[in-house]
Amino acid sequence: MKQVLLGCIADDFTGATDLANNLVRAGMRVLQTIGVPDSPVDLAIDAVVVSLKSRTIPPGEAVKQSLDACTWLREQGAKQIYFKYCSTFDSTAQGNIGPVIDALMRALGADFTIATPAFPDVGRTVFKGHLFVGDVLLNESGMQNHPLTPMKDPNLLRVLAPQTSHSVGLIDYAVVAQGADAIRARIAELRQQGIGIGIVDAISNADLYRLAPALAELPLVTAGSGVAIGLPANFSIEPNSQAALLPPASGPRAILSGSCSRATQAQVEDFVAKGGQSYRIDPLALGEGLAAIDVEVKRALDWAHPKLGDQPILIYSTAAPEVLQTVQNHLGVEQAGAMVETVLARIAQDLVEAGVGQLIVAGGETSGAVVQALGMTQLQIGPQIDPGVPWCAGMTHPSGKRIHVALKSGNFGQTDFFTQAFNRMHPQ
Ligand SMILES: Nc1ncnc2c1ncn2[C@@H]1O[C@H](COP(=O)(O)OP(=O)(O)OP(=O)(O)O)[C@@H](O)[C@H]1O
Ligand SMILES: O=C(O)[C@@H](O)C(=O)CO
Repeated sequence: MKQVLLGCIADDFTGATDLANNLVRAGMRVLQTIGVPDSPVDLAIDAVVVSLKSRTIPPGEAVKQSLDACTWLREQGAKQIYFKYCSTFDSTAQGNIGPVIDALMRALGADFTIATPAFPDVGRTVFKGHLFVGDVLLNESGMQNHPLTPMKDPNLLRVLAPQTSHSVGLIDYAVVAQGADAIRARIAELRQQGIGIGIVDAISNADLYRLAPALAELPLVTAGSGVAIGLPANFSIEPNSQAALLPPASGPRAILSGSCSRATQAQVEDFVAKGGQSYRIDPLALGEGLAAIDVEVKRALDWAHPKLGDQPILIYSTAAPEVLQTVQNHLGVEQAGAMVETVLARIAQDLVEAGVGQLIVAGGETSGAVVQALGMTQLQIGPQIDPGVPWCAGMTHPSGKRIHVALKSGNFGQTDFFTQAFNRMHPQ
């Protein structure tokens, strides 16, 4: 068995590739698994990121899955556990961030951990315990209208407190700016006061690099993916351009988008406006039941097959908020989401059978549905396309085809992401 240094648990699939990407860029050899593996790691790697789909499931279930992942990671020798959540701290009053942190602290015998979603590369910064998305507070960023985890309070201490049995304190900017020794002293002070979780301010990558050495002794780190940029150095690992190499990509290129986030809407519009070949799925035209799904899958594939060639194709259900609202009023939020995910996942299976070897999927839930339908259990992380989104490679199951995939979080990526991504298969 090979020994893993850092064991990571991510609460969604795109978030897992985001974290893996930052670790790889900092020099770690990283394996991303889909769910908790049932056998030991047999590759020489430094970190494993276990991808869960636990962000919005009932808290008890999220705790169970996270503990299973933690147990497996410790069996692989992990010296430190990293719980990765969203850079917009997506959670409800019940969780799942707080309950998972509490359970992991108990399992690891930890009396203290930090929490910070700061990821300055994508505009997520924390100041005085308040989370900013770009230039605005979290609750003005659009996240206040999120259908599952509406974020209406930018004060992370207030958001986390009702979810956890620990007292929550602040490691504020004035301390972070002074460096690792000052942060260590503040951690000791919080511990002495019986505070179990310290929200950390960070407004730049320099802050995250100052923070990292002070975390070396903690059994558990909880954060967005930003903190990962500094952690590999704690294990004497340095940035290494070989860490992000993938086997060469081949085969036709396709994009499947089920994300309705603002950034994805602009990316779809941009691709279509530039003359990209595209097909729109309209959930209202689907009708009801499995037969309707079959009809739409066939229609989309009849459109797609003759077009598979040199140019990428885009199949999307991405829609503006008012259209989405109409669909959700008509079909119900869960029913609409599940139908669209099923349609896109079935299309993905067929396209890969037809030879597609380079696939972009937009949206966390959508990516989960597609990757599971393709039977992929492990992803190797390659070069970054845009912050938070790397190319990955993995095997489909049972067909055993090696394909390249990019799993894009809804709000990540430049406007021209869909046209540029295929040009970024190689480290820049
Ligand atoms: N036109 C549509 N009508 C109704 N539901 C849709 C439509 N298009 C997509 N959906 C559903 O909306 C949900 C979008 O969630 P998903 O996580 O894939 O994207 P996201 O929220 O933008 O991404 P992320 O979680 O990475 O931020 C999915 O369940 C998808 O099936
Ligand atoms: O942290 C982020 O914003 C992303 O990795 C993510 O988790 C989106 O679902």
